Amino acid sequence: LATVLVKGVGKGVLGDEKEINLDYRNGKYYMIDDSRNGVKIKTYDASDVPEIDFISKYFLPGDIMYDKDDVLDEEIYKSAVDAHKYAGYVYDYYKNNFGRNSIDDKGMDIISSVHYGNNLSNAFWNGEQMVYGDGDGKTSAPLTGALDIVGHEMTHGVTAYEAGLEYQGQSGALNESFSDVFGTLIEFEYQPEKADYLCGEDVWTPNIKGDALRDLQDPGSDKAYSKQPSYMKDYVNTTDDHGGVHINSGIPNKAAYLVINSIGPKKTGQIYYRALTTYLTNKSNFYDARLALLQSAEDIYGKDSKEYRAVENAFDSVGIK
Ligand SMILES: O=C(NO)[C@]12CC[C@H](CC1)C2
Ligand SMILES: [Zn+2]
Repeated sequence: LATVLVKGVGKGVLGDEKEINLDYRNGKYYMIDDSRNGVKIKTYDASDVPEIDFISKYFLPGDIMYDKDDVLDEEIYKSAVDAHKYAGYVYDYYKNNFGRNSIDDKGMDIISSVHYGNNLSNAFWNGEQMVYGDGDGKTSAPLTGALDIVGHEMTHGVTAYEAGLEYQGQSGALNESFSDVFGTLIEFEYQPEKADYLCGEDVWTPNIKGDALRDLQDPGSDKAYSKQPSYMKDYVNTTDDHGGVHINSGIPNKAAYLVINSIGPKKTGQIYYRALTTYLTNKSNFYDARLALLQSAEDIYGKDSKEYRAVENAFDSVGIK
C-alpha cells in the first residue's frame, strides 16, 4: 500500500511549531512518517488502552492518530507531534552517526503511543514500542515534550537489541545510564541552542524553572528531582527500583558527563555506541563498562590518545576502577 507522504505542520508540547511528515489517504492525514528508506514512524493514541497494558502489550498501540487537515495544532495532538518529530530525530541520530537502521538495525517501524494511562508522569519502552504518559501538569507536562526523554526511551530499545543489559542492579543502572547519555547526546545534536546535562528539564515540573528529573553533571544536585550518588563509594544497595537502577545510574552518568565535557558529544557518542554494540553484554557491571569504554576508545582513537585518557580519568574520578 503506497504511502502518500505529505508535509504538515504541528504544535508541540511547548507550543512550538514544527514540520511533520504525514500520510494522506481518503481525506485524512495520518501520523505515519514514511520518509526514511522504508522505516515507518507511526504515532498512536492510547487514550482508550487500559493502564495495566504496558506489561501485557495486549491493547497497545491504540489507534493511529490522524487529523482532518495537515495543521495539527489542537491540544490533543501536542504530545503526538513531539513523539512523531523526536522519534525521527532519534532515528536520524543513530543512522547519521553510526549507520544504524532503526532500533533493531534491521529497519523496524518505530511505534509511539501517547496519552497512555491517567495523567501519568512516566514513559516506557515496553519491549516493542515507546509509550508516553500525559503527566499531571504539576510533576510533568506530557513526557514527549523533552527530546532527551524520547531519546532515552528509544535507546532502551537499542540496548535491548544490543547489549541487552538486564534491568536490575549494576547492569540495570548501566541500562538507565546509556539511555540518559544518548538522550543527552541527541539533545546536543538536535537542540544545541538549549542542550544541557539535565534530563527531562523541558517537561519536569512545568511551574518550576531550572529543575529536572536527573542531572548528569551533578547527580546529587538540588536541581535534580531524583538525587543520585556520583561516586562508587556511595552506591546504594536496595531492592527498590529493580535494585536502584534509577539511583545508581548517577555514578556512570557522572563519568559520562566528565567524558563529554572533555572530548565533546560527537566523540563520546562514537565510544559509547561501540561499547553498547560490541563489548557490553546482559550482565555487564560498572567495571565491565569501564573496560568496554576504554577498549572502544582504544579501537577508535588509540591507547595513547586524549580520548582514551578522558574515559580513564572519568571512571577513576567516580571510583569505578
Ligand atoms: O527513567 C525513566 N524511565 O526508565 C523515566 C522516568 C521519568 C522519565 C520518563 C521515563 C524518565
Ligand atoms: Zn529509563
